[in-house]
Amino acid sequence: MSVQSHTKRLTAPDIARKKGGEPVVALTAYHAHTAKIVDPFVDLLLVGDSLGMVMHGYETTVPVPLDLMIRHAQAVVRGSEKGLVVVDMPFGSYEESPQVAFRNAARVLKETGAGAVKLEGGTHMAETIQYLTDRGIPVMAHIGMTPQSVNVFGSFKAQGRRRSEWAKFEEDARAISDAGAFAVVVEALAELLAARITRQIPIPTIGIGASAECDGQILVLEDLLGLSPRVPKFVKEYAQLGDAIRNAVSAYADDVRSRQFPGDENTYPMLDDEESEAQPEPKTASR
Ligand SMILES: Nc1nc(=O)c2c([nH]1)NC[C@@H]1CN(c3ccc(C(=O)N[C@@H](CCC(=O)O)C(=O)O)cc3)CN21
Ligand SMILES: CC(C)C(=O)C(=O)O
Ligand SMILES: [Mg+2]
Repeated sequence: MSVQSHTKRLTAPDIARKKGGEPVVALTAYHAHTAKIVDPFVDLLLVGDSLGMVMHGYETTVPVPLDLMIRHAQAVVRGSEKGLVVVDMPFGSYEESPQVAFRNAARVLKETGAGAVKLEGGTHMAETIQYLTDRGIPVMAHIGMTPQSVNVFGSFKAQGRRRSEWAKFEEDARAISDAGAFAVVVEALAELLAARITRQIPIPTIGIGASAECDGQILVLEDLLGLSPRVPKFVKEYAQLGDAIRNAVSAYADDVRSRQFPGDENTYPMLDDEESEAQPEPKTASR
């Protein structure tokens, strides 16, 4: 257990300063109650667009609307006090132009109180990252396997496992770093490539399926809790909450059916002075 002491919320520059130091600990959070539980242990809470898949049953992150991200981000900000809250810009909300990206990212910061946004893409998003950063919006980049491009990639699969693919990802890392991103998520990249990128850029690399060579790690909370029906190879399940929920709900259903629940301890009796007069109607009484 390592609860971090704190006085105020971490900022994007606080995260940037952790480059090369003790690893940055990050997790996704989609709600107030989980944010509150997670917050003491992490540096950064990501309101990821994976919430579309995890919470809302979409097959990919592509359909997620900006308004849904904002609703969840408001809850996470209310539930947390120490971690930097970063919000994923969903597919379609930033790619068109730096101006559209600014308008939507400004909405996110104004309406949620989050401290930064994250967007997917390398060289082709550098201009937008610079535009937002210059205008007061801290940007976390996201390179490697970028789930919003699943329709281009064809599936969610690891990248950079052949040396011939390295140059493209190294250019992406350099471009987003030069453009002013304060950190970068590096997703599903071969270990050797993640290590090279981490050495080559001056901002923290936050890995997901990108080895222990990164400056920090992030996972989807529900995945590490054992709540996701299928998890990628890079997930370690630290609990089996899916099993715990099944057991609890099954016991509840049995208790209701056998009238074991609610018991006397869950029931309101009449007040003492009324007890003697209290005559319940028989269960079969007709009206
Ligand atoms: N719950 C959850 N956890 C995640 O980590 C996550 C999401 N959702 N949604 C957005 C993206 C999608 N992610 C994924 C999803 C699946 C694989 C996966 O299973 N990959 C396999 C097979 C890929 C293939 O079809 O070839 C692999 O071995 O890489 C990886 C990353 C990571 N992100
Ligand atoms: C997995 C993380 C990096 C993410 O982008 C998400 O949860 O949407
Ligand atoms: Mg995402």
